[in-house]
Amino acid sequence: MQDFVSIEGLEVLAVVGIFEWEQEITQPLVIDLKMAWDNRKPAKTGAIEDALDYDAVQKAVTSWITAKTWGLIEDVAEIIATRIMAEFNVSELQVRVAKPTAVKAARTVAVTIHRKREA
Ligand SMILES: Nc1nc2c(c(=O)[nH]1)N=C([C@H](O)[C@@H](O)CO)CN2
Repeated sequence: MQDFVSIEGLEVLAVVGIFEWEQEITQPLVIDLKMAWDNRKPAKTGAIEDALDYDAVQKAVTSWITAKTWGLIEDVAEIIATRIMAEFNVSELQVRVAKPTAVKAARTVAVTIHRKREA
């Protein structure tokens, strides 16, 4: 079984949506990340440099999302996956982006993607 570092329920206020009115407001997005990482080395050394620093990841994700406006949440998920893989040296991850206020009759709506670096 593989090791992971996870972030669950990261809430970020974003300008997001395909309708004009949605570009005038902020709405919450809730992000779940499951990132493959070998946790044996940081467990042995105790060094944050050997760990996938979830605090650094959550800060980066929040800054990427708030830096621009978005249409589909699929685009948000794809950018998060691409940038985490590139900037945090993660080889494989799952990203879920939920938009809980989008559909009144539903508790939440979401997209989930899984990306793996080509060998
Ligand atoms: N698969 C998706 N469907 C829809 C999205 C989306 O981002 N991905 N967005 C909308 C609207 O912006 C909606 O959230 C407004 O209520 C509709 N469908």
